[in-house]
Amino acid sequence: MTRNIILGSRRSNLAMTQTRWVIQELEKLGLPFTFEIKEITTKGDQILDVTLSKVGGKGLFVKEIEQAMHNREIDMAVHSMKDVPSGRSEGLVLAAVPERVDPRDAFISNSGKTLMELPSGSIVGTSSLRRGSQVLTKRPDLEIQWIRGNIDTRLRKCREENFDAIILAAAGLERVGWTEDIVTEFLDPELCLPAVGQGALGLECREEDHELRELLAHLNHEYTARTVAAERAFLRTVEGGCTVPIGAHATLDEQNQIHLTALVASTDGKQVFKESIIGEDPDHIGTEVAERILRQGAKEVLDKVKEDLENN
Ligand SMILES: NCc1[nH]cc(CCC(=O)O)c1CC(=O)O
Repeated sequence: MTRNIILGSRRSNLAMTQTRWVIQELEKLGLPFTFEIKEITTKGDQILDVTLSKVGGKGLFVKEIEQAMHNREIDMAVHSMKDVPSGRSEGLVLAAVPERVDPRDAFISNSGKTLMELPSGSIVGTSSLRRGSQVLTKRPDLEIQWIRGNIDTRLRKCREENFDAIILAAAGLERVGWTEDIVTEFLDPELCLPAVGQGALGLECREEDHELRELLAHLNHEYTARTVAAERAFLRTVEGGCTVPIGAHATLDEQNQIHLTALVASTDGKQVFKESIIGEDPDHIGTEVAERILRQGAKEVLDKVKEDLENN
């Protein structure tokens, strides 16, 4: 018996490309499954004209898709890990985290100048508080302007509107096949710490669907799963969501030790709380680094950002 698996996907080029990639990898296994994509429109796709963090709530891109899984309209979904809230959804599981691609942010300027070379007063477009904050820490003389839309739209706006540069996730560009042509500079994590889970995918399905979980487990990448788990434990503990400047990045060394660096900052980039930690257990080090950062004074900054968002 061949089972047909229905994957829910947002309509964007990136979401469809990621979903098709997963289907391709699953087909390579040569097991008795067929695959079908069902398009789903999410709130994050409909609201294009305001700062993402303002329309807010967690998991703007994920909620409708999870509902469709509960309703059995679809069997599974391919998420960008960085869009998946750090608290888990009842009845659903992240069955696999495939190998991460480039986690860095990509800086694209019209003049070809790097972030540190841009003339004073230049306008940098981003929809991310995390990117804006970290740019301002290094270059308080630049101006951040909000830019929204999917990758294609943002690239077009950068050329046609009043932006000197924009910052996008390298992973998104890589997946749609454009990285080489357009990136001015890949921002080192030292300069701009990526979002939690950036560059990684998460394959989600119903908890009770053991057959599908077993299939998806073939695509799990242990290195990625462990490092992303540490980043997400940090995020869960600071209760960040996507509404505050928060970043984290983890790697594994040869001894299988996780190296995690995490950051909380103020929106203007003037206050930065950053810590690194090394350890074995992802949950433990993620929680520990979060507690250290909160003790440093990040708690006040987080509360302030949340308060500002509510008043605006
Ligand atoms: N917030 C939107 C989003 N979610 C995932 C990616 C692509 C990169 C990834 O998989 O981490 C992007 C675009 C971007 O941030 O430029």
